[in-house]
Amino acid sequence: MYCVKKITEDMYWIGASDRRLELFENVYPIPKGVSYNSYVILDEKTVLLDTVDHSVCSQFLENLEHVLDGRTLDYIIVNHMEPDHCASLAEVVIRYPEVKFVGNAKTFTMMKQFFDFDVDNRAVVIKEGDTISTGKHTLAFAMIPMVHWPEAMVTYDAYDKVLYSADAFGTFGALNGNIFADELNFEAEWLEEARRYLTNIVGKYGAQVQSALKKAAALDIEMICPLHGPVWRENLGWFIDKYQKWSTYTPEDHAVLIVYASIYGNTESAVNVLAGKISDAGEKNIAMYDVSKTDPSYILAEAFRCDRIVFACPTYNAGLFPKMETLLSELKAHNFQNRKVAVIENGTWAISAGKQMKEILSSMKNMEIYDNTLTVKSSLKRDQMEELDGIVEFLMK
Ligand SMILES: Cc1cc2nc3c(=O)[nH]c(=O)nc-3n(C[C@H](O)[C@H](O)[C@H](O)COP(=O)(O)O)c2cc1C
Repeated sequence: MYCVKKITEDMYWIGASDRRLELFENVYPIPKGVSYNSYVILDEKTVLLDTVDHSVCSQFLENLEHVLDGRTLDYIIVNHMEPDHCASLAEVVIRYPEVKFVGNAKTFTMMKQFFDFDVDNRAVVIKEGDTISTGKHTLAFAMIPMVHWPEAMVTYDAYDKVLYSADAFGTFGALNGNIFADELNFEAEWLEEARRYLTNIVGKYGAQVQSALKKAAALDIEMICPLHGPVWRENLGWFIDKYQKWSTYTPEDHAVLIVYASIYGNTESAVNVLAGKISDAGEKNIAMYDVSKTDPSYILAEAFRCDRIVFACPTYNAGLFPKMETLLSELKAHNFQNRKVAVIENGTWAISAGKQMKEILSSMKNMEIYDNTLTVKSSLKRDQMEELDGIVEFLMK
């Protein structure tokens, strides 16, 4: 059965959600699922904006057929060539062979790489600032390279004042009936997943997100239609402000994040004592994660949220405990910067974890690193309380 949502007078959401998939991009856990959004404008010409992942293709095709109601499909605007949005293109071409694709030069290079159907005879190649008219709607295109693929672009509909934003302003999470963000308790129930989506998938490209936001600021936008998650028609500024912070590596919260690895529990015990002391010093916002238990994508998103971080790790075969090493290299790969950090190391015979963590942290931009690494020799001792107090003072000042 078709399952669509009317968004404006002549524009429909025809996407679908996947609640079965374990790992998005085969790497990020998505316990709340994910939606693949696709939109149709019914004007003098009919326009499809992006398609969906293969996993929800049959639902999408049923939706498309229902909304077109016997009309043919004139255009497909391909804002993003990543397969979670374009995998269903071939199925659409089979059903609507006369359709024209609208995209930029890079879109079509990629389309030919992914598909074997005839691209050239269907391609309408546009560039920055070009428009197409579909009747009463005029659609304008702006390139947003590396948000988060080189060919990515957005489409602005001046008639409805809608920005079709590709992966920008997307979030993990299946759509459960409500299509608009203002119908949800977004801050309590969705923000964490929106942050995890943006920081992990696009986080490396802060400068490119900033360029995209500058372009968006020049437009009169009343609605944002992303390719994942709910549609925004209220409180756009609040969500755009989150993007400002994430893309400039500015912490969202005055909060302490404690991330630790521990094999036998002694490093964990030391950070528990530290956390209690941080609390005694008046801190109300403390988050703590065991790198062996929590997927790095969650911890990375928390690192983007918090302004102060403690990393604690045992030495492991003369290196770092592997899951801590993974987390730190993920942070580095995501261009993580601008934080206040302290380091706790542990080891039983040749302790080097602190030096190695600091090497990675000091290669990131604008990190204020506490000089005095706390060295735990197998287990924390009473005479080390002052050293812990030193970390607390550094974090709280
Ligand atoms: C596989 C393995 C390799 C280790 N390699 C080192 C090492 O190279 N140098 C060292 O000082 N300790 C090493 N250790 C010991 C731990 O770092 C040490 O016992 C530490 O106190 C463990 O902290 P935890 O109680 O939080 O797990 C190793 C332990 C394991 C299991």
